[in-house]
Amino acid sequence: MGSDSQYQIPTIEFTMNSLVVDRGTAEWYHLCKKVREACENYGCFEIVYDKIPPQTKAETLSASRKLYSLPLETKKNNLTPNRYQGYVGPGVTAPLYEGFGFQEASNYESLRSFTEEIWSHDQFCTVLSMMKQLDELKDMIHLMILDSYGLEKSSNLIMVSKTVLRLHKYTTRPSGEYAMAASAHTDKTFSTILFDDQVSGLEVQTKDEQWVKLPISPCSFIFVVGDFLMAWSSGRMHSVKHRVMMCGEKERHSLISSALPIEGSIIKAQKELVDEDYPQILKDFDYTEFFNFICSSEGRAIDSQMQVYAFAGIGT
Ligand SMILES: O=C(O)CCC(=O)C(=O)O
Ligand SMILES: [Fe+2]
Repeated sequence: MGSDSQYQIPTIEFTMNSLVVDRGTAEWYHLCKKVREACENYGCFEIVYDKIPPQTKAETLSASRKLYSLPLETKKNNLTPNRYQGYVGPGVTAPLYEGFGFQEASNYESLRSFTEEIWSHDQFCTVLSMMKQLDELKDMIHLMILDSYGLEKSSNLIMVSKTVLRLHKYTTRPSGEYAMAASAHTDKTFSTILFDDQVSGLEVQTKDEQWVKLPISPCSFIFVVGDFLMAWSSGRMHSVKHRVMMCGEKERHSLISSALPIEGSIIKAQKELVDEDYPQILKDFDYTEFFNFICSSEGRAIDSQMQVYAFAGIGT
């Protein structure tokens, strides 16, 4: 359990006012370096970002609570076979978890039609504004990653992503005991930005395999490196394993904004990032085929962090 209270992931403050003005300045490159080091050494970092006030986060999660307060039958009307779309109810493997997903969240129309009858106009606008701002933040961090490797001109692969928004709710066991609510995994994304309602639950695994709690302050967001950024960077960036553990009485709400490859994308290491220290560890692979693999019974039997190596590892 989260035992190492000394462990701290890096905290990075984004104070610049405008990306257009600031890109290329000394301050920009200083931040790029911090972002790169955090992604390589920890696989995640805390973002302090004053453009999105705590109040907007609280209002977004309040809209989320409204979705969950609907009767189960109504929520179930939004069940879809698609992993990232619609409602996911508590199941045998994850009894404490419920989720709502909005595919192609960057195509805001899908969100509107989905929530039209549930949210007021103001609530819809709050969530929409949150999504847009998190998209901007993600674009900025992805640019920083490119710039940190000196790839400003040569590569824009990680820009080609779609955003999936998920609203999560975790309950606790009636006994209040410490229990798994989301099993340990690495994200099948380029990257993820998330925040919660300050009910703790998120834990990350350190490189020496200790689980540590990751409290998220009202002013912060967490950036998490996914498997595809790890593959893109030829293993330089660390796709960190994480999980959600609940205890006590309070339920927890979180918002997850994930940058996923578009259908048919080929995930490959940038040739500029492959060298003696970071030789090619994965074959180029088709995102959709990988996705099908992790959903298959063969793929599901493999530890989440190892799935990408089992599918595309060189020499496996
Ligand atoms: O809800 C959270 O805090 C984390 C969820 C998560 O890791 C995920 O959806 O990939
Ligand atoms: Fe995750």
